[in-house]
Amino acid sequence: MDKLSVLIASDSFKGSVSSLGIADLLEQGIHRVVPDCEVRKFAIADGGEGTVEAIVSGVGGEMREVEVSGPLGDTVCAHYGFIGEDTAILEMAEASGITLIEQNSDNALRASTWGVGQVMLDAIDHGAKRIYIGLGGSATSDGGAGMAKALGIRFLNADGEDIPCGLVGLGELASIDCSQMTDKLDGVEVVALTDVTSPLTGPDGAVCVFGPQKGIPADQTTHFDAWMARYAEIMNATVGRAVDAVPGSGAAGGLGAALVAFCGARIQRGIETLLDLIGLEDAMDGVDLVITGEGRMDSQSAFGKAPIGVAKRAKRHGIPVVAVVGGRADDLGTVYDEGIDLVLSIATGPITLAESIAHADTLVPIAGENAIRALLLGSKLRAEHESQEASAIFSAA
Ligand SMILES: Nc1ncnc2c1ncn2[C@@H]1O[C@H](COP(=O)(O)OP(=O)(O)OP(=O)(O)O)[C@@H](O)[C@H]1O
Ligand SMILES: O=C(O)[C@H](O)CO
Repeated sequence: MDKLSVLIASDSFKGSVSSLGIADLLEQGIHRVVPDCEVRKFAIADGGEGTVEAIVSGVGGEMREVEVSGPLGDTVCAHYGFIGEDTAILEMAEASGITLIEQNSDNALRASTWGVGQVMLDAIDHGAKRIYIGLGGSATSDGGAGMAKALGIRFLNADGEDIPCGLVGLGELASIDCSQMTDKLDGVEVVALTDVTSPLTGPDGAVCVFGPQKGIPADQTTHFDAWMARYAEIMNATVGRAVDAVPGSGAAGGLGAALVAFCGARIQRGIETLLDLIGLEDAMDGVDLVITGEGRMDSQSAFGKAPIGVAKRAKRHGIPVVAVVGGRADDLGTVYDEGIDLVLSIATGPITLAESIAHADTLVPIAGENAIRALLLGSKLRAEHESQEASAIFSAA
């Protein structure tokens, strides 16, 4: 048999192991079973945390860092990348991410995307003519107003005064003044890479669906969604377009909407664009097995999340796909329908989430062993089946 080749492209296990960390651990397990197996490892992400690292490590590029305003106004150091001379890769979570502040209702209402605008300006000052910006994993629900403020746009109350930062300010918004917007964005293409297709407002929108994870009390989401709806109405009227209805406008607390409205951004599915940029499909040439994964897989995973994006591309090449996951729902029918052949949970026995996270270094390699054993088992069964067919043909002749 030719040397086996496995491609690993797993999303991170959020709060536990990074995307490349999972790939390294799976590789250890694979080599315990097949020491000379060729392993091709890729970092992936869906637009949220890890997007810059995945693209810059996959394509080759340079990292930069810049000090900007964090979600609550204190200074944070945001990392972003350049691939080529004029293409910057940003991740909004670097400036305004959920991991940067404590989740409570006060913080959720005050958190602003101002720092995201500052990172964009820094990228332009360093030559960016195209900006890919990953949206997801945000602490914010300001509809991207903070980002727009950093670009010079003014958000005013009925008395013509600037409103406060954060969702809290949108409650008193009366008008938006774009007359002093910087001209630095002229001729700059902005592409927003979203982790969700949510609209800006309503029961499926930024506040109702993602507000509670940021600290907005679940029983107050409808109240604050009405503020976002008001913002949407004024924003639409200002730019002459129904921005709030664009799929993905609700990503990253509504930053998607502001990028479309004020920066002319195109919204694309993060995982699909990332896989195109890193050329994952080309790397699948000659591969016997693709391993993907995520922290927890459920029926929602079928709706365009990272492992499904990987699986769909593997299927175009007829390659079997195993997903290694920290936890899973019982019913994964939709996931199997989308191209994943086998889901392996890393748990080896009754275990709490905390134990699973603490022992990921041991458990993930075991799942790697199991994945490669599943491939070997499949090959063995196929060989036996083929030899039975051959002997049936032989005896019939
Ligand atoms: N080592 C681990 N063992 C078991 N479960 C884990 C482990 N690490 C993470 N998880 C589970 O995965 C969940 C996070 O899911 P996941 O990594 O798929 O991210 P997500 O929040 O769904 O974001 P995304 O939309 O990017 O997939 C955690 O809340 C936890 O339940
Ligand atoms: O940041 C958020 O609000 C979620 O990740 C959806 O984009």
